[in-house]
Amino acid sequence: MIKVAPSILSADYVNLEASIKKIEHSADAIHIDIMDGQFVPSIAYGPGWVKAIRPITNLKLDIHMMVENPERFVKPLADAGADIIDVHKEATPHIHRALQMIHKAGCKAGVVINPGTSVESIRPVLYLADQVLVMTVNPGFGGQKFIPEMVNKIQELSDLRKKYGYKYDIEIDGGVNNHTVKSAYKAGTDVAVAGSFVFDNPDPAAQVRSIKQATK
Ligand SMILES: O=C(CO)[C@H](O)[C@H](O)COP(=O)(O)O
Repeated sequence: MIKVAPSILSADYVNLEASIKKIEHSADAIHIDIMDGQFVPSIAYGPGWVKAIRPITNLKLDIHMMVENPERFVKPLADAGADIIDVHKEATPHIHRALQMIHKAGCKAGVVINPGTSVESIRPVLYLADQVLVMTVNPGFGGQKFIPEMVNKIQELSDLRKKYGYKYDIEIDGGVNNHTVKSAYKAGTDVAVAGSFVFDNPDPAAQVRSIKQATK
């Protein structure tokens, strides 16, 4: 069964703790999007939020940095209590060093690729990655439509993992619901991030369970 990491980009910001409590017993991690208004047009969250969220839940905190020069935030995020830090291949010319920095800071390291970026381009760093996040929408906003063509990349990553014995989890993010998750899961996805499908519903926990149920 797939693991689910609800994205709090779609949660109730004024009652964030209540939103998190609603999914605490059905989810496997919390996905926190950090946006700088440069790498993507929106602005969201930051290390201060991660620090505030850390003591209110035992769930792992999976931090998706959508920022230019992500190296700047590795240490602040690790100090704030991040478990996994994901950096975009497109956001730095030094993706290898960024992943090394994350490990040095004591966190698991994720590499992220946009829909327009190939798996081939991250081949040299796959041996370092604890997670590969395949964007199934263009990053920056919740509520977009899943791009089915991205399933080929999941399959490619899954094949490479088998062939070379890599240890990374494959995560998807964008447009995930209890239908779109099916083909992605079959191709090898381990973790599904879902924002609007989970939180734009009066029963977020049931929404998380329905994603899991769809992959049983
Ligand atoms: O990184 C993201 C957008 O860039 C998100 O995690 C976003 O919250 C996904 O939302 P949805 O599930 O509604 O597509």
